[in-house]
Amino acid sequence: MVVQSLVQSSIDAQADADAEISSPPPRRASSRLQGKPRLQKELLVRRRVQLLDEHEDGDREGGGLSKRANVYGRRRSHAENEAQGASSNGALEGGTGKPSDPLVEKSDHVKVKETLRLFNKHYLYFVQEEEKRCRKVEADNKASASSKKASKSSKKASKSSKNSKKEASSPDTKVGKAKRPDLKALTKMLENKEILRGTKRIGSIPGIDVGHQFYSRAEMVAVGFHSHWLNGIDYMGQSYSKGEYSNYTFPLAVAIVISGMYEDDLDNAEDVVYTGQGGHNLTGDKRQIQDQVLERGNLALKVVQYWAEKGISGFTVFKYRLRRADGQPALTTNQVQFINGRVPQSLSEIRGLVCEDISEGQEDVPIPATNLVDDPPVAPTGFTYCKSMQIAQNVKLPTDATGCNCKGTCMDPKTCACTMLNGSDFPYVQRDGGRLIEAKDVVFECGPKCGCGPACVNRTSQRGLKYRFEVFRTPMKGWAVRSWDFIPSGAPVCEYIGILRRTEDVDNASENYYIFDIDCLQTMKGLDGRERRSQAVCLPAVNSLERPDDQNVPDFCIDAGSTGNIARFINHSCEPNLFVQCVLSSHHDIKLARIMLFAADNIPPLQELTYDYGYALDSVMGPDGKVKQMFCHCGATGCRKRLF
Ligand SMILES: C[S@@+](CC[C@H](N)C(=O)[O-])C[C@H]1O[C@@H](n2cnc3c(N)ncnc32)[C@H](O)[C@@H]1O
Repeated sequence: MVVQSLVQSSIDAQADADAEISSPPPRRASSRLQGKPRLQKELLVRRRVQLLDEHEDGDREGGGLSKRANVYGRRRSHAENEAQGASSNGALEGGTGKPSDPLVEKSDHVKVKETLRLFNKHYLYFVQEEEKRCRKVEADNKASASSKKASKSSKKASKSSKNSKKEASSPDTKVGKAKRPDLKALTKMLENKEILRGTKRIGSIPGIDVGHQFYSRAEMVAVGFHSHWLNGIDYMGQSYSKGEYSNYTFPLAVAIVISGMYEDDLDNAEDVVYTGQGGHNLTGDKRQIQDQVLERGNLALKVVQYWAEKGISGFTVFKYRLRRADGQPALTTNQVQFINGRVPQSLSEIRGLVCEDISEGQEDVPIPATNLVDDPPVAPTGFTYCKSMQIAQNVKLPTDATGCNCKGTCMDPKTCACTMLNGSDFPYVQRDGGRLIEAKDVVFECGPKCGCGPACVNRTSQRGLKYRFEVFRTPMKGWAVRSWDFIPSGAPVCEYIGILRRTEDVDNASENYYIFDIDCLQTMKGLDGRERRSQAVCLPAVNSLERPDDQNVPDFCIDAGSTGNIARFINHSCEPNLFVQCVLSSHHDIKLARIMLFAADNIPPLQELTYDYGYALDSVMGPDGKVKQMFCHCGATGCRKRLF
């Protein structure tokens, strides 16, 4: 369900170029410009580590800089951004990537975002619980069916069959019985006091703008927009201290939901005719089955006009005419249209089309490119699209891992060898074609030597692109990527594809904006100030691969400069909607892990897809040895103003 909220503030797309930011010594970053010899970089890295040690000593002595005032500038790992996993340790500061600091007030937008991510994380855990329960019921039913056959000839078998049958039909194990993970997630958040705004208020909610799209009622409850997961009208008691009503408390609406459930609603965006609450068939066909009564929420609306009438199904319904207050920002009509499924039906409907499919048929879903910025409009050029990784001649891939012995699809986390490496459970849920529950140091997927097939849930990131992507031209950032489809949080978006190279081979290359360092090991070890993720994975290969003098510098990178896939067009944002996840599938060498981008949020159609490039400020040097700067045009409220 999608809800279009009532107010939206405009986004300031321009970064302030004059921002004064302290300058740490240069070093490499994940997705970075080249131009500095490796040796020089390593020396700088060591110096920086030395400085950090001195800094920490200073802290311990009580006379040093506080963590917040770290003048050396933390190197933000691309992998540490505001992904679900990160928020579990108290969440990250608004877009800065620093650990949460009680002294720094987070922006309202960041609080909303973090709360929604937390909700989605809880939600996916409960989805997993529910999926397990269903699998168990299925297995029990199968066992019951086969024992029923056998029971004809054995009394003992018959007894056991009865028992399993009893279990399968008990209320808790019935497949059909709904156990709503969204409501469980809400209960969990209530218990943990994680609901964002528990008290009702009249007026707009800070951090929620016009155009904000919720994907469930439960999400609205989580951020305190609406306090009930079922009722359309949320209201509070308002009492008057003076006058003839001084002894009364009146219901006053604080939020309403137009969800398309009421057959008598009329939503023209600017002018809404809203049907009161009550009397419709919640569990069946959702039609009106009873007269509505003028009570509770139906008494609470402050409206332009209201009246009672016989609705489509012949029952009395109350109607309320609501009009948008003057001075509000325009509704984002395009998004509403796409939500309603009015995506282009043919190529001729795509405005500014400059290329029908940049993948030239390689991807299952074509990727059109549009350009409404340049005159004359040009198409993206200067690269060759490639959907699978190319390996440089001097890079040798490790041998395939042994894998698991499961058949068909891996079902039991206690017996699947790959899943055991992920800690105690599958990293993914089956729902929506596979969603990652939370960001991890590394995800172990099934690989070529495993007994399972392509439909296995533990191969979620290996299935290629599944959304309808568009590459589009922006005025300030070159090309960018968006999806015409809704992308649920935790869904795999794409892999970063290019040429797998040794980093030393690209160090002296001319400027290349498309290089991605494979720095999973550095992130896992929390090196250089990186946030650490959920540690519940086992990584036998790490220790043997470590070289203590060089541990900050990734050995391999993916160069998508001349050859790459859609990921090369995804821009940076200081408040991104994707996160980077290292994945190991065919082998278990973390230094050569696959780099996957996953949805950090529920992403509405047409929202630009972005991830945090993870540069430390002043970490990039030009060929002249001078620190290079690039201004950020991500437009996020908490924009750091510079990419590097
Ligand atoms: C990996 S490419 C992304 C695709 C690129 N926009 C293009 O046209 O091919 C990285 C480059 O995009 C631009 N870019 C990405 N994010 C940006 C941002 N937030 N602000 C400004 N430029 C950005 C910078 O030029 C950066 O070096």
